Amino acid sequence: CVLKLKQQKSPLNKLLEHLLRFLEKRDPHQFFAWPVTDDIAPNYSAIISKPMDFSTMRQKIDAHEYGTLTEFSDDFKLMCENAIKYNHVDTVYNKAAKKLLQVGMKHLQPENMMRSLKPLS
Ligand SMILES: COc1ccc(C(=O)NC2CCC2)cc1-c1cc(C(C)=O)n2cccnc12
Repeated sequence: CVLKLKQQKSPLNKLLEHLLRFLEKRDPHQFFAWPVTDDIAPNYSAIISKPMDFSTMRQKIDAHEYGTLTEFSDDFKLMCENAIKYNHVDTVYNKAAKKLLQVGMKHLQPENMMRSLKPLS
C-alpha cells in the first residue's frame, strides 16, 4: 500500500542515517546537536548566514532532501566551518569543530566508508 511504500528507506537514506549516528557519537557534549541561538551565541545569526546542525540534517534525511552523499557531506562541513568561523580559536567550540571535521572527512571518504559500514552488510 502507499503507506508501506512511503516508509521504505532508500539505500542512500540508510547510509546517511548510519553516517549521521556515527558523527553524532563524536559530539559527546552535543554542541552540534541543535541550532545555535543568538541567546547562547551573541550576534550568531548576523555572522553565520547558513546555520546547520545535526537535528536539521536528520530532518533533511527524513524529508529526502539529500540526493547525494556529497550534499550530506557539504552540510556536515558547513556545520563545522560555521563553528570555526564564529568561535575564537581558543574556545571549546572551535576546537571541537576542527576535531569533528577531521574525523568526519576521514570517514566520509568512500574508501574509508566501507570500514565503518562493515557491520551493516
Ligand atoms: C547547540 O549549541 C550548544 C548547546 C549547548 C552548549 C553547552 O552546553 N555549552 C556549555 C559548555 C560550557 C557551557 C553549547 C552550545 C554551543 C554550540 C556552539 C557552536 C556550535 O558554535 N556555541 C557557540 C557559542 C556558545 N554556545 C555554543
